[in-house]
Amino acid sequence: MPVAAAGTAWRAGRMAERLTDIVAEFARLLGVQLAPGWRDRLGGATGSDREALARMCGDLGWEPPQVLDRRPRAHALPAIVYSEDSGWGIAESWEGPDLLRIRATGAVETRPWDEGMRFFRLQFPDAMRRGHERSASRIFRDALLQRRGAIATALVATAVVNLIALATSLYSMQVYDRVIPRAGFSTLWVLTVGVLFALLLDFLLRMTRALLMEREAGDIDTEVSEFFFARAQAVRLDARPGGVGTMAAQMRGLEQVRALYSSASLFLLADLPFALLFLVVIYLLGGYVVLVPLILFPISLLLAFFLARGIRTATEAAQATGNRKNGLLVESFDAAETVKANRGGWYMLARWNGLIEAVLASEQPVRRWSAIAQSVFATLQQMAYVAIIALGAVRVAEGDLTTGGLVAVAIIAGRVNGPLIAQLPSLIVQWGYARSSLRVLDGILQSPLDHPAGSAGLRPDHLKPALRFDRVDFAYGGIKETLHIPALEISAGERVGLIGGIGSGKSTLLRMMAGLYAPQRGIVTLGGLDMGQVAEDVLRAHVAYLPQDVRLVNGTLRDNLLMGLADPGDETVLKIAARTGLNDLIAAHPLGLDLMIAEGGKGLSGGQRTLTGLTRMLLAEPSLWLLDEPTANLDTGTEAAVMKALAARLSAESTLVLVTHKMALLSMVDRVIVMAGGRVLDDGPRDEVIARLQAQGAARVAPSGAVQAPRASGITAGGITAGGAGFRGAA
Ligand SMILES: Nc1ncnc2c1ncn2[C@@H]1O[C@H](COP(=O)(O)OP(=O)(O)OP(=O)(O)O)[C@@H](O)[C@H]1O
Repeated sequence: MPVAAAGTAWRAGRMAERLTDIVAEFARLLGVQLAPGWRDRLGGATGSDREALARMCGDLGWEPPQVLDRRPRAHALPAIVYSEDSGWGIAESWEGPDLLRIRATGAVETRPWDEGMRFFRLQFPDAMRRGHERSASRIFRDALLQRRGAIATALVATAVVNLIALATSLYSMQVYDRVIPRAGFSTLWVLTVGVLFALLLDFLLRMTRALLMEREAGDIDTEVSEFFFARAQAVRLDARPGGVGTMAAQMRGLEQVRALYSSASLFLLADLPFALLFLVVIYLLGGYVVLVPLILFPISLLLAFFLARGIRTATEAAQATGNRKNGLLVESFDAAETVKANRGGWYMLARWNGLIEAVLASEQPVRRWSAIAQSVFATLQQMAYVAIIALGAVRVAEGDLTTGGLVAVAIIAGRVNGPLIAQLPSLIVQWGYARSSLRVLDGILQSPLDHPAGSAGLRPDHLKPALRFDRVDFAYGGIKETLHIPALEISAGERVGLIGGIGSGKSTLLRMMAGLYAPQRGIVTLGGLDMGQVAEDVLRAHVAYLPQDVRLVNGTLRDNLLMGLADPGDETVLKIAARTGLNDLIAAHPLGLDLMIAEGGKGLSGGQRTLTGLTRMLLAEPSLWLLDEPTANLDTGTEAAVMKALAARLSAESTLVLVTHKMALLSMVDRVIVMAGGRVLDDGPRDEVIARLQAQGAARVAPSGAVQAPRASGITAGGITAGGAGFRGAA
């Protein structure tokens, strides 16, 4: 980050124009992720005057900016700053008694504090703010109700459209009754021009209504999908449904709900009250002819009700199998390497075909029901037409109705029956799918979160990196006990190695220490506080976890390195990367830190991914470092460099817990915990534990130089030698 000379960069105009950039940078500094496309919601330019920030927050629907003291205290920074002569910027910190470090897009400068400066803090929106609501339909309903104005406009348009329909039917009546018998062409022209004008209005209203609802539906989409995405991300890892693909497919339910509320057939509901008005008009014109639509109308509604009931279970089954099908699709692409290498294509194809058949089988009843309904409704419609003409003919013959009146009645009756009956089946099917999607989305809402929705979480001033497990039990999916830890304490500043055989529970224990899994029984505390209650951002600022298999996400290497961190500037990133060895990758690529990582984190080798994770961890500088086999993918030279960098970055108070199968890494720790079958088998100073393991009699040095703990008595099949794997390394 270039440091500009005072006053050159932070000038009115250049910086002030870019208030949105400053807000984006402020969010980045605080590690807040703003909703994608938030700038688009601003519409026009925000301006650069003193009220611009408040206006921007208002336009975005954010809380108004909080005005800080004229001379904010050190802990209140960073803050957004405004001054009449210099415009907007970010006051990062105090550099001296009267000197501020101010950042604006792309440059940092030091500048003396003055009386005219105003400091603001932003309350960024929390995508989860609706977390207290427990039903998806309520969330959609509320989003719709927030747009009462637009809905009212659409309803008014609907009313006028319906009245225009009435006008066209009366036009026919006038033509038959007055124009044709008297050859009154001047009347015909007047009527025709009038009705054409009405039809033009009808066209404009329908178009406005459709565009208006489409725009509102788009807004609801952005808002509701942001909420559900944030919510799905916050679901605790151990509470997620089995397949990643299935969960992704469940989120697609949002589209089905959206298809319903933005579909044209929804206007049918708005048309329903007008059906009553039309019945009154039919009665006034045709007397008892009204009996036909009057009888048909409830029959149609009754049929619609039975159709809705008939397809309910079928749509649910179709939805569930459809989700599994999409899940398989995601899985087959994600695991393409394994599938190809093992010639698993046929296996996947067989599963795919099976699921397609299941989807077809479950969709068949829905299709059958809606086909039957459509035919029944079409026949009903035609029968109604015939009945109206027949009854109307009797009335005409009796002299109670004119021919024009009969034509008008037939048109108006068609208006009641036609679109309503023709579109009702498809609306019901759409509703069936939307309802089962809502139920699936309800499932996501009811899944436990990392932190209870709506709770702000504890925000202690200081969080000691000391862990305590008290009578902790954990089982994946609540089925088979995976961990049983009656008591375990790790004090601040300790360096602990976690060893044990394959599947002994080391990674599970480490994830629990990271607060990613919550115990089903017992409590895990960090710095004396229940981990589940510490605010997410506070927890993540203190605890860093490096998984066994580091996955990257689509974005640049820089994005991946700085995800969730305040940007310390490229210089610092490169300095830390030089310590882990990641700089070789950065230097070798023409794009450097802007190297693009493909979707699914593809594009880097396993070792490079680990180095990226390690570099990110060093940049984060947490107080609790949790590493799961951090050097498993590294060569010995890089391993030594990484260990050195790690040791140099660990402060005296920070705690390290290291899962490893390698003896070399144990030189970094003072204490060793041996896991077996989900329990702590041994725990104590490193050398003593290793000596005890060896003293158990059968420890042997494998020809490769690997140290293997014995399959000694007391060590179960799930113990440290399970499957022949102990901890090994260049001891
Ligand atoms: N996501 C999961 N769902 C269900 N069971 C799981 C899951 N992850 C792990 N397990 C099971 O929990 C047990 C402990 O697994 P864990 O990954 O903690 O072992 P580990 O000691 O880290 O093994 P390794 O040395 O192979 O990494 C194993 O029996 C494993 O099969």
